[in-house]
Amino acid sequence: MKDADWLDFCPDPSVPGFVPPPGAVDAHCHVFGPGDRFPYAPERKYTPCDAGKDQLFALRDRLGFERSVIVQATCHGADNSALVDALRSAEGRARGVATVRDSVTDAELQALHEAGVRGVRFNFVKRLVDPKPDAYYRAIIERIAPLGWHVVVYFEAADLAERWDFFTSLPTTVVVDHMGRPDVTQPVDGPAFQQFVRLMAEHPNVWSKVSCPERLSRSGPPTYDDVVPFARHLVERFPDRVLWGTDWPHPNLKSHMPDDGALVDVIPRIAPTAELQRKLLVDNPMRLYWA
Ligand SMILES: O=C(O)/C=C(\C=C(/O)C(=O)O)C(=O)O
Repeated sequence: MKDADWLDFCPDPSVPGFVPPPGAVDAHCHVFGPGDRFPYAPERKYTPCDAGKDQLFALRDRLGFERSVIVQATCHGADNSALVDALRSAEGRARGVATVRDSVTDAELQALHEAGVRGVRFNFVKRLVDPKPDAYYRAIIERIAPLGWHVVVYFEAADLAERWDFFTSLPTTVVVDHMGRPDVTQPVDGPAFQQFVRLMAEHPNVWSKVSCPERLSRSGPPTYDDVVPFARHLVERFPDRVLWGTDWPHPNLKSHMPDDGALVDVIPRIAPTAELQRKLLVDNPMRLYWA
């Protein structure tokens, strides 16, 4: 049973005005359940609505995307079975980012790799996951190194300073979810966001998803004007190290549920040229997930 205050994903997203380039990748989305086939994790901190692979793939087609990167969400913990089922149904058009524990076996990692997993996710958002010591994550990084996987990290902007040494010590590509969740009431050239920009400027292995305006905006839908300058700054400064995703089915939103078509229409405002759009939506995700 989903949480009482859960907002379901938009049932009838608009067809976006912006047409993504051929081969475009939704590089951050999830599958939830269905719970009767893929039970939610006992340690979860929320219970979502079901949001299965068929609905994800139908949205992909409606929005004009070719491929998906499906990211394990915390409601499924380290049970990646719903993710793997979706990958196996996608006919090569989906790759995955899994959640594993430090006890994961080599056989389990190999099976995930064969299904299409190419990275692991470390979620440092305290309302989602209880914190663990750095050694826990370093043990996992050692295990995935032979597979050539990368690391996706999700954290609150306030935690960047505390985690800086850990993030900058990682030997893999490190992809930061949602720009490190900047406070968009502060200026782009203010100290807080410039600390995140410095992370990318000083560490060429660090990438960022320029997604989730709906999570960060104070000005709100449908255009999320206050988030655009932050995303555009990263796209123009680091055009070869940015990714974009819908974040469907948009877990834990409380203020509103975005129209996914409107999210796609934000893309040309954060990536204002065809070249930047191609890098963001095709070249970068293909290099990271389908090389
Ligand atoms: O889906 C997102 O990227 C954002 C959220 C949830 C998760 O990442 C998750 O449960 O794994 C959130 O901010 O609540």
